[in-house]
Amino acid sequence: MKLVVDNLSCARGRRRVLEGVSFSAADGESVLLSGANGSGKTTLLRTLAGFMTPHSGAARLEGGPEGFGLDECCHYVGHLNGIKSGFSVDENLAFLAAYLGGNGLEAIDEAAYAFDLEPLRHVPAGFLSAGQKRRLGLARLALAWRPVWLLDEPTVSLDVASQELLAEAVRAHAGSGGIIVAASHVPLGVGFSRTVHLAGGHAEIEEAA
Ligand SMILES: Nc1ncnc2c1ncn2[C@@H]1O[C@H](COP(=O)(O)OP(=O)(O)OP(=O)(O)O)[C@@H](O)[C@H]1O
Repeated sequence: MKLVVDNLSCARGRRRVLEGVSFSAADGESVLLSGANGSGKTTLLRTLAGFMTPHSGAARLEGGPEGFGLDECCHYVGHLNGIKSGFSVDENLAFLAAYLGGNGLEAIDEAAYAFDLEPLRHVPAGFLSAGQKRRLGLARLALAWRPVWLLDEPTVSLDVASQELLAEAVRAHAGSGGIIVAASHVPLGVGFSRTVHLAGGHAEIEEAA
């Protein structure tokens, strides 16, 4: 399996934000996106997730699940947690599991355990703290298998213990052959295979030593 980003150019409004970005990631590899505020990290992640159409170029998953596009093979965790405030934690997990085609009650229990949501399962999501909301947003990672994880500053609002829960999930995903592309100012528990430095719309690739 290989994620291939091939000469991708993206615009926001009328402005070109990314120009000819290319990199790849094979099974078990993780890629760090780095760059100043506004350099295009979110734009790149959202384009890979299929939320935005590139101006030119393409991204694809070679050797992934047959018949599924890259957008269907991704989990995207962005700045918004994508949770429903009026639903309890359990109801959010059930909704997400149904939406993602998750593996039913067992997956919900596993996701609640993996992101330490057990004591909060009957609490309305609107009552959760920022870090608890983030853990609920991240729980989708454990609800249904997706080969590619796209993580945009996933540790925001997380305390040290919660960062370690995320790191465990990331390590397990990479260890089982998953691919991770992340923008993060905090280590995510894995050694990144390469770093994509974004500046002025262009990408410079730095391979891990
Ligand atoms: N909806 C939009 N319309 C027009 N321009 C936008 C829009 N959203 C983002 N931009 C611009 O696109 C550029 C890239 O933004 P993006 O959010 O991808 O950067 P980023 O590297 O993720 O930044 P940060 O580190 O601050 O999260 C920025 O200059 C931003 O102003």
